[in-house]
Amino acid sequence: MPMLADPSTKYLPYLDVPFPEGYVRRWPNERTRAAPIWLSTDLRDGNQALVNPMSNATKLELFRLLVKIGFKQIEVAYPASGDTEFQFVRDLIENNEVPEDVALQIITPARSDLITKSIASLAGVKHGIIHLYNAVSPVFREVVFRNTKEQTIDLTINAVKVVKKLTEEETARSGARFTLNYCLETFSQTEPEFAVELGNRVLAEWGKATPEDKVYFNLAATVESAPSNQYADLVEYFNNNINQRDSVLLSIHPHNDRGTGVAATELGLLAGGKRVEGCLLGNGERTGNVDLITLALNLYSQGVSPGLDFSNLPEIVQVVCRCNESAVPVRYPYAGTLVFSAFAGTHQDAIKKGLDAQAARWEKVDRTGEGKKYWAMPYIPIDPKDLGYGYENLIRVSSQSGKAGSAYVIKQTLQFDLPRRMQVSFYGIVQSECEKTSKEMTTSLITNAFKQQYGLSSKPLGRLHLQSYNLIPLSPSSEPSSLVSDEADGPPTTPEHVGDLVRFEGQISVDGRTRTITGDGRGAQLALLDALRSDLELEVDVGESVQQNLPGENPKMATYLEVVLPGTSPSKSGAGGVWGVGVSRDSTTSLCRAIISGVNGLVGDKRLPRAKMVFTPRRDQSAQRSESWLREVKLRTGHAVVRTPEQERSEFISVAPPL
Ligand SMILES: CC(=O)SCCNC(=O)CCNC(=O)[C@H](O)C(C)(C)COP(=O)(O)OP(=O)(O)OC[C@H]1O[C@@H](n2cnc3c(N)ncnc32)[C@H](O)[C@@H]1OP(=O)(O)O
Ligand SMILES: CC(C)C(=O)C(=O)O
Repeated sequence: MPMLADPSTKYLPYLDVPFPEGYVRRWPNERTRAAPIWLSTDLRDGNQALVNPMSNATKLELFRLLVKIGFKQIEVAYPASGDTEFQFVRDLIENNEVPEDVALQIITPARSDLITKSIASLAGVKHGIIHLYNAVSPVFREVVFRNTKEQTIDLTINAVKVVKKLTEEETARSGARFTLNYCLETFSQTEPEFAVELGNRVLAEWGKATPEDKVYFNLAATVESAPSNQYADLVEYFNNNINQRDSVLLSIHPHNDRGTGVAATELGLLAGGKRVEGCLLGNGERTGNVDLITLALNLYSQGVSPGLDFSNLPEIVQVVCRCNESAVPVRYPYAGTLVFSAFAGTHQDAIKKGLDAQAARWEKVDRTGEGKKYWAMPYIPIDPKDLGYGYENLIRVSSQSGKAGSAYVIKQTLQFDLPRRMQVSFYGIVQSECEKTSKEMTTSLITNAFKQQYGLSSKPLGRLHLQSYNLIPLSPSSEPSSLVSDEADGPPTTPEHVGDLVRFEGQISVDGRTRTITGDGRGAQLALLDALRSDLELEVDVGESVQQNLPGENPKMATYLEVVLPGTSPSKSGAGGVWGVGVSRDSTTSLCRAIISGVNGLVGDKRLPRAKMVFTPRRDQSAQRSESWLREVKLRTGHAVVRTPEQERSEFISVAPPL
């Protein structure tokens, strides 16, 4: 049968709550400033909804977890359902599983034989809560019980009488304390006036409610069948009209049929509810009971302590899912595996910036003692670390991701804080890989791509590999002395050479063959570029260049720089040059390595048609001075001749100081 063109012929809308004319609702102006009493019904409402209800051993495991989380009221069984459930309650009590401050709740229908059995299960309990229930809405009265309103009240009152008598007897025997939790099952579909009338009759029959020893009324949304604001209205109406208000506590028991169980609960609390009955991860009949984890963490994210500890949420989720033989959808609030992961580029960019900015803000608070370490993070409403997650999955990279995603992964895994334009450049590499495979780029794929691209893997792919080098100061005032660095990363002995005239002499393997290259210039960078130009006919320049201290036990220096073809100006977007990375304990070595890393990228790049690495034996060193060297010499000596390169070389030879 297709869906109806006019569903009003089949479905009735919810009714208005009979507030007096002009009544102004209080709940829209309220705020929840303290946690409610939490009642976990995982072992009852949750259990009765399972394909395979839990064994008592599994229930015990879950009970212990609930205690560990901090629940002080736990509904443990429907003891009248059979010996297994009955025995579970007995075992908890007899084996001293119940901490002093935890109350055991059991549920019973309003039938005297079943009430008797249920209360018997609690013999010896310290604090027992008797959850007495019967459905009271019109359809249940008419169809299930075939009762009038009066008969419904009689059924309820007779049951209350039995509960009162049996609990008083048990109290006389053992000193046990009992609380009545009377559930108006299907409250949310019941005429509000009738619900109040019934509640008042229960209160009168119980006859001993006090502010210290309240009667609980469970206002169950057994089936969620209207918007959350209507549920809040119903709770506020009951709250306004029930007698002995100080001696009554309103308990909220929402289900999630419309997908708004959490909202209904939050509004129900604003309307006067002080207790919430639900299950971890929203297990329960049909679409489930309300999820207590979501509720608790919603409060927490507002700065209100829930009084429940979800510091290790992943482990809790794992235990609950095992016990319930269920799974959590990946997008499930707080507990889903993807809720703290951003794939989309602009989200990643904002999160990465947010983390950096927050680290700076918090560091300032630590340093100055002023302000507070508030959480203010784009897209992430709660700190995943509070719940036992790390930040490693915050950003995951797919074809929908941007530069910040890959950059974040690299920073998290390798500590490299890439300059913005390099992020753009590396993103291009990741993006094309992603589009090739149409799959997520995992952390290991991204880090491997990074190491390969920039020659940081154990077997770097590039054609050039710097094995060792000497930097020889050429300043006339200083004695030539050799500053040596090699791949072994010796102590950082090399001073910063920018500005000083130096000679670079390096052992470099080119396609597996070791070559010696030599070049001169002001500082290591120009000298190395000169050597590449002179001896390998690689004519390149360095564009943007950034160095970063890598903290850790063995602090190192990372250099990120852009190798460009002479005369090209890299665009802001990162296009143009090829980036290289060098790492060393010594900044000059990291610089040299970064140049070679970038050159390797450029050599493999189609944009370098003229680049070829020559393998001819080295020409006469003195005849091979490059233009840059000549320029340096001219600067130093005052010679300012403009000649052809050949002429310049002759000029140079005549003025060059002895090496
Ligand atoms: C909304 C909720 O979650 S309520 C909790 C529901 N949980 C469970 O039912 C789990 C445990 N239940 C059981 O094991 C069984 O239902 C038992 C042992 C309690 C009762 O079993 P049975 O005697 O076979 O009854 P059955 O399960 O068919 O229940 C329906 C009967 O109980 C009556 N009934 C239903 N709810 C109630 C109630 N709260 N109070 C009194 N009677 C009730 C029905 O009107 C019906 O009576 P009828 O047979 O005279 O027409
Ligand atoms: C019996 C009550 C508490 C119930 O489980 C419900 O209404 O969903």
